[in-house]
Amino acid sequence: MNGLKLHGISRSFGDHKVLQDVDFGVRRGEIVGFIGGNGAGKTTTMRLILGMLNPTGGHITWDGEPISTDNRRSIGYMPEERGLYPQMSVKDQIVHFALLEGKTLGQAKEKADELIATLGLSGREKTLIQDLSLGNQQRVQLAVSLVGNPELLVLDEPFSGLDPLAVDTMAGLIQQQAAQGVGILFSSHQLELVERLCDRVCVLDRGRVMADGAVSELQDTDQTRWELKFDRPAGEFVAELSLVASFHIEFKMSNQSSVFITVDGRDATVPQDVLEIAERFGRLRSIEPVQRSLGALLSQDFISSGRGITPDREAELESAGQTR
Ligand SMILES: Nc1ncnc2c1ncn2[C@@H]1O[C@H](COP(=O)(O)OP(=O)(O)OP(=O)(O)O)[C@@H](O)[C@H]1O
Repeated sequence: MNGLKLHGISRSFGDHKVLQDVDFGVRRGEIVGFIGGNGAGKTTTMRLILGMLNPTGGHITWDGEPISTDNRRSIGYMPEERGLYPQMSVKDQIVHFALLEGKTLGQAKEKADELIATLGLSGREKTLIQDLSLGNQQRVQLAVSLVGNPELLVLDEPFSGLDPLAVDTMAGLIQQQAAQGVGILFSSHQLELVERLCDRVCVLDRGRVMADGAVSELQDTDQTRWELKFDRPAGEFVAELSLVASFHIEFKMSNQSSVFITVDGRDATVPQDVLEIAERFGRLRSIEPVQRSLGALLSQDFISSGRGITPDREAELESAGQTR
């Protein structure tokens, strides 16, 4: 496989097994989303990729060969704990990191000018980092990770704290890099963003890869999900339905008037008894199949493996717009 590949990576700190048998890869030009709860091991994985930590087990390859120090020089990294100097100007900051990459002063200045233009920071060359908005600070942070013309970008929560406009800008910059053949691995807790941007997603759950694949592959399940929308709160409908529902029907209530029902089978229809109750309940506005969002899929996986994202949590995800 071209690009980066982790093979059975494990890492412990003392007795604490933080990563266990982690396998996944990032090809050139591919955007891979790295998701998982707090403490799942995302940052640790990134540090292992960068060579800042050594694995307890397993190995990492680059274009099929064991990863070398030279290969690692072609990885741009945006750490979670941002590493900018508040009292340095934008241009000096980028020049500083370009010098650390081994460029001459002339080359470093040239690179800084190029990145300032590419990342939309023109006019802010002399602004101090501490005087920039968070969105612009993140742009500088991205610029810094790009000074070495990386073949792979490893970005630890590049979207955290950004407003929607800044998120769009950062997303555009990441897509631009991928279009130029740079592989991207980024972690995020914003699932709808991961879904929108990524070619592939790797889901880490307490140090193990729970899912890895294209979003469409993860969505390709043997179940059909329906949304029944009513003109009024559907609490009574859910209560009545729960009396007749057979085990393979699952319902989630969100925003009071929508009920989601999951039925086994790819081309399944809404069961007749559900329709009868809906008719009796009245004011059914629509019945539509819905594609599962990443958020719903993950909560589903958690439910089916008995690890307890509750229907309440699902409702939270739904109302936060993480399901369609
Ligand atoms: N140097 C260390 N020594 C001991 N434990 C560590 C060390 N680094 C990380 N850990 C532990 O490893 C686990 C995974 O941490 P990590 O930062 O990789 O998770 P994460 O998925 O990035 O979490 P978050 O989403 O909160 O950033 C945590 O329990 C953390 O306390």
